[in-house]
Amino acid sequence: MTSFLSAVPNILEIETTREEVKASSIIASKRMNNGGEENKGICLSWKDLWVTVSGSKNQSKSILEGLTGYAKPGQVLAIMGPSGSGKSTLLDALAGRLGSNTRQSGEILINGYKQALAYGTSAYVTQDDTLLTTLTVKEAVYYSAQLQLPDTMSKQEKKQRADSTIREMGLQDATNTRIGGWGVKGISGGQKRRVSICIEILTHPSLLFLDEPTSGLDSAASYYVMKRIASLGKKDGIQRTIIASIHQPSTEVFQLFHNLCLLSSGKTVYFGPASAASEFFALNGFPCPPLQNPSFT
Ligand SMILES: Nc1ncnc2c1ncn2[C@@H]1O[C@H](COP(=O)(O)OP(=O)(O)OP(=O)(O)O)[C@@H](O)[C@H]1O
Repeated sequence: MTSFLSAVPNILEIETTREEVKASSIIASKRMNNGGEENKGICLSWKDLWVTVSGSKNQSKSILEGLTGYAKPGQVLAIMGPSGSGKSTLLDALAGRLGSNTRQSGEILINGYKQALAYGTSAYVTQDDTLLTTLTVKEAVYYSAQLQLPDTMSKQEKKQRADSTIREMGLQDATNTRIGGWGVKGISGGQKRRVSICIEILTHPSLLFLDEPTSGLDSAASYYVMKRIASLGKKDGIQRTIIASIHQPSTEVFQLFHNLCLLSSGKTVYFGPASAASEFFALNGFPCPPLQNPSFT
């Protein structure tokens, strides 16, 4: 994959998608202005995004180099690329979580405007599960619901939200199982990932960032977790925008993505519909060998 990526420097210009971004931004911003229905969707777009870090001897190094793209409500955007290509950095830049030693330039627009995300509209699921190992699934999600949900909701409503979110993530059979951790066996790795996601989606965020949600999982567990994530795109009348960085997904998982952003050394190699990626690379002289998964080649 690495040799292939290095052989295809920055092939795709994203001009073709700009009109599409503009159109969906207008639709999404109209929805936002319609009686304050902010949950109808967030269209996130970025243009000429650069991220640099200051290293030793005052030398700066570019990690992302002029990236352009978008993520639309109700869709899953997968960020792929080899290790060190800048996937997590792109996710952090879009979520406004870059570290203090980094510098960022370029535009990040929400529904076509430069604006900050309101509290509770976005959530970020990190690569590591930071869960209290002594709690059961139900306790972890209930406590989070009590702490995160607004005071305007009654205790009962918060419990109901926690229960429905547990069901949404397919964790109903593990509600009374201890999360567990080092030395004390508890729920499985895939279930832990789903508990982490469960906690982050309690507030019904319209924009969901996930940093390698399937890391450390086998292919069946990865598919189950990603299928749950993809199903969040359109649920309960909410059009969620989902952006996930992911390593070598299986063919089944790959088919769950609407759009693909493929990075190599901080540059965009491909941005567009995931279903059109194979054809694009074949046209550029890199056909996917028969019976092989395009994300591995
Ligand atoms: N704050 C930072 N300071 C210095 N270098 C950084 C910083 N953040 C990222 N980098 C460097 O930028 C490059 C991209 O890192 P990033 O974590 O975004 O890659 P990635 O594609 O997510 O990798 P992986 O798949 O291994 O998690 C790496 O070479 C990394 O060392």
